[in-house]
Amino acid sequence: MFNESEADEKRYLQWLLARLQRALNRMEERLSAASRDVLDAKRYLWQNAAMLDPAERAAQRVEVSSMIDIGEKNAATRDKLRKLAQSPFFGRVDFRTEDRTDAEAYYIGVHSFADEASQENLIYDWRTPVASLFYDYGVGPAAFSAPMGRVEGEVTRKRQYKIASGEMAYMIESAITINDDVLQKELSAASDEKMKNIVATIQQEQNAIIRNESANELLIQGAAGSGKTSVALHRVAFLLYRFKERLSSRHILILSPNKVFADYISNVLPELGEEPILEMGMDDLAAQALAGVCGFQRFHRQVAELLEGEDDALAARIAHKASIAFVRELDAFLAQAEEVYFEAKDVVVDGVKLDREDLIARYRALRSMPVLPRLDKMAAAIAGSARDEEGDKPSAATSRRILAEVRKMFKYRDALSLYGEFYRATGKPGLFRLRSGKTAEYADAFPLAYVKMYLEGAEPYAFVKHLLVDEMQDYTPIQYAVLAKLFPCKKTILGDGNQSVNPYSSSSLALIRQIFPRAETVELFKSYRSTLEISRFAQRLKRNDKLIPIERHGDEPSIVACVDPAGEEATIRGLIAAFESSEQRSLGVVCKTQSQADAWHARLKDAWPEIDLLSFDSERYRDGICIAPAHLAKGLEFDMVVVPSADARVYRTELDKSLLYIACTRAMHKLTLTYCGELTPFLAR
Ligand SMILES: Nc1ncnc2c1ncn2[C@@H]1O[C@H](COP(=O)(O)OP(=O)(O)OP(=O)(O)O)[C@@H](O)[C@H]1O
Repeated sequence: MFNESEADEKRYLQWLLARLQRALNRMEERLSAASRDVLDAKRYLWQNAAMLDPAERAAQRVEVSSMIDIGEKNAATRDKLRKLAQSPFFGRVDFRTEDRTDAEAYYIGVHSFADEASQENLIYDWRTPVASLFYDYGVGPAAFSAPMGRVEGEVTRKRQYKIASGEMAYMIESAITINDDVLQKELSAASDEKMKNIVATIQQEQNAIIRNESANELLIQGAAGSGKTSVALHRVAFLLYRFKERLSSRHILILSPNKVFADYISNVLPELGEEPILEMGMDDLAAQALAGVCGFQRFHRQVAELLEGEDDALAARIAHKASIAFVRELDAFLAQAEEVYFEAKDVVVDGVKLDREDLIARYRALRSMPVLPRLDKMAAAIAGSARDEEGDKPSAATSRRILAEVRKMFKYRDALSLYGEFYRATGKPGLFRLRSGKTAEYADAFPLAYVKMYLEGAEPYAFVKHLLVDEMQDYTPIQYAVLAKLFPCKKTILGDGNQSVNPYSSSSLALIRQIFPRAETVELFKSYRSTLEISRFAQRLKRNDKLIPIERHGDEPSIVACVDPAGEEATIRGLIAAFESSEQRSLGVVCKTQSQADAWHARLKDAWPEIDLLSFDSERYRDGICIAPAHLAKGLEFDMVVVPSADARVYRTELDKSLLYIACTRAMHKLTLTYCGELTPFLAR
């Protein structure tokens, strides 16, 4: 058997490392030769510019730019080789096809590597078809899908390795899919500043999502810490590999909840050897869609208003606009608006007769067009075919006047006034309010964008071939209706109904399924982030009977009763000091609101000036000590979490409960809650 013992494996590792080093040296040489060539070519161009004719200069420039392209590709290969030289592989699967008597060993790594001389594949990229055996099967009958069809056979051996800095830390023989010991080791490590890749321990159910090629829309509902975001990013890496001829990172967009989250996840794809993908927030999208219509309140302001005020009317306005029924009502209104607000008239413009019946016929014939461009097209057609008594076409001024007359025949020329009419016509004028400075409430931003698209037409983001939507529960049906128009591409949509930051407008998987009836849906029940004790504790806040916490143990979360605010501050200072003398790398002080986070920051920053206070304007996530409101901590994780003010005054509504759940589920290893007065009823036994 090939590389039978651990000693054989270690020898093989050294042999492989030597090959990698050789390839790396060659690549470095090639790169420095190429950079010399580029410099020489540029110098030549510069020194001989006067003597070269334009065609020669252009040819020389093309040559330089193609040399640079090749250089960039080689630099990317060098980076991959450098990574492999640290850790060439993490898995091995021996597979015997049905027609063979002996098995072949496949070593699985973050990238593929072939011996330059023999072209023999020594390491297989985790995304290759054969590597799926490693994630999907234990020892026994197995199969994988290859470009030439399904390959049946038997896995005869499986091994997992931890190799760091070229040294094999351990090797585990495992008969099952991914050995729990390896997963445990990965999960008990202290957090990193950025989200890390999970290629060595992808679970079977996660692999199925990553490698799903069939879904046009894939909806992933998963408990807190079930790996949704990690899986979605690995899925992107897989799709980029699988469809490399037609898909590049420039074609993929992620709609992320905020910039801190975008920064936190930004390393995963580069770690997997791919370029970062484009990122955008829903607010950015709304700003683009509403350009020229009106300003609008940002999402985090809506969250703050709901948390800090007791405005039932605001809650009612938000709730009304968060249902499927609202989208249907708006659709029905817009469908009839087309007829109701179009009033064709007989008019004569500078001698050109516009005939009512003819206008109606033209208007209806162009039904597939949005209303405003339709009117413009009608006017252009009328002006184009009109002739005066001398047989001359109308002048430009007359054409403009015809256009103005035709445009007047539709009563509403802008989204804001037509949207206002929607509320008047449906008898609910109180549900739409503009704030001062012509600013729409956040709940109106996407309905307004929808109405604008109805009037003017949508301009889809044609370059996007795959859209990733994280935190799907925070978006309403009307937002999805806008997304469907702007992104007619494949989509991966993920989230957790239990982690809503706005109970008046949160969307469950069932609701989103109604918007994308043909979507494939998957649910993830296993939670990897937190210890069993923390996961169980969080279940007191949001019960999920299907949740399977990972069997990883740690301290029981503690709830510390403090006599007064000064006592609570002293407790938190003690927890921070304990964190500093521990092995842990990140501590999150997660508060309910931004103003509480600001207040704690003000109280602690003298002693710990390096504390990072997260606000909606923050752009970066750093490890160390971080104070954040729960809605910004969503998606992040910390080795230790402290939740201050867990009292009955602060955490009392359903929304507060969601935020407390989010706060607690950010903890990987240790969780402490502090309070004065009466404990929140959500945690009282
Ligand atoms: N197969 C796996 N192997 C190792 N670690 C994993 C695996 N799956 C998930 N994790 C780890 O679990 C943690 C949670 O993952 P992730 O943030 O992707 O989950 P999530 O479902 O998006 O969480 P949330 O919704 O609570 O923000 C991360 O530290 C991630 O690295």
